[in-house]
Amino acid sequence: MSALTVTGLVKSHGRTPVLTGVDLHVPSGTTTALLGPSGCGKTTLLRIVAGFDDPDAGTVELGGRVVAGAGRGVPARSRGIGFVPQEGGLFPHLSVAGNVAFGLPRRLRRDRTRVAGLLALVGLDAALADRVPHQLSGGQQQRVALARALAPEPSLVLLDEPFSSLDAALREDTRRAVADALRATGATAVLVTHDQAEALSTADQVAVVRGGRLAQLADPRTLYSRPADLEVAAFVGEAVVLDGEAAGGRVTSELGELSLGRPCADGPVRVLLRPEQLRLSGGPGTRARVRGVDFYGHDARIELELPSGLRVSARTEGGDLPSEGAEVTVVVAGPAVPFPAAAPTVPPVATAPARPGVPTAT
Ligand SMILES: Nc1ncnc2c1ncn2[C@@H]1O[C@H](COP(=O)(O)OP(=O)(O)OP(=O)(O)O)[C@@H](O)[C@H]1O
Repeated sequence: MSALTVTGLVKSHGRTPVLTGVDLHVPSGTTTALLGPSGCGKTTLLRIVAGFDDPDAGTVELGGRVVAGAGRGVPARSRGIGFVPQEGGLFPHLSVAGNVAFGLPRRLRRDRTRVAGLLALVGLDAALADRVPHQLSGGQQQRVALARALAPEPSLVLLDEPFSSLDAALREDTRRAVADALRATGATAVLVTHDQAEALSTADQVAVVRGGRLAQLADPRTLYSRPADLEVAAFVGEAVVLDGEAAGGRVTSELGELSLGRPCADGPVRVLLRPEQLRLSGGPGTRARVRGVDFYGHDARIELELPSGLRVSARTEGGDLPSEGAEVTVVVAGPAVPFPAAAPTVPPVATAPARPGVPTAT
């Protein structure tokens, strides 16, 4: 497996600039998620790396070799890249074994053990080997597509929204099987997604694409707890943003005096908290009115109105929930992350159901 390095990549479609200078390094044997809203250029970037499209400027290096840009253009078929498209793209007339074997060198195509090994790698029973794709679930088809992509031991695997056509239950199982298989083979992989939870739970690092370039490239925990700006913060999880006054490493805000997760100059600031940091307490704290309760089973999201009228979210276990209209008190656990007082406000919150252990996207 090889490292991927993209430098200064620029691409327009017609007169519309799509990529305006992307720099990205994917270390060998790791998975990077490209995360961004629809139309931000994720697929365009993936297609240039794959060799299906040429950049207008910049370079793509695979294992230290320039494969695109700087006057070089190694054809897609010679790049040694495995590709898993949105809906598998399996050959409908070939069996599962036939599809997987298609990825193997010709002399190994009749090797049933090799095919069985690849099916096991993606968590599929060898008994499925003789079925044709339409006899498989969507999740099984995606696993076969990955087995086929991994068969020739590619230098890089590209996955373009591979779980987007799956329903929630299949999606989580398939996501985990794919992540395990990529890890087990030491694959270098790039996964395109617009699902924040999927990016955070699958990848070693997440590249947030915005305005044709990377807004931030970081490991999932850093991205969530120390986003580069409030827009990234709101994109990778629900954000509670408060104005405050910093002094001596603490900030005074509507939710009381908070500790700060990183140093900042004294004076006006805007701080970020996550909803799971807001705890409803029966005791002292900031008074708030419950304006909504979304119950998800494993947890719940409580919409609170603070005395100033500001609405914020708290995320709490689904057990003992307050009712709408109730008055509660709120305390904050853990530090707030400071941003400049003039930092743009976060776009309106749209909630999605949380997944266990994974922050909810807004
Ligand atoms: N062949 C093309 N010709 C003209 N415009 C294109 C072409 N392909 C993509 N675009 C435009 O380029 C922009 C980026 O598209 P791209 O498919 O890379 O985005 P994306 O982030 O992958 O979106 P999605 O998440 O919806 O798949 C979009 O505005 C799209 O309409």
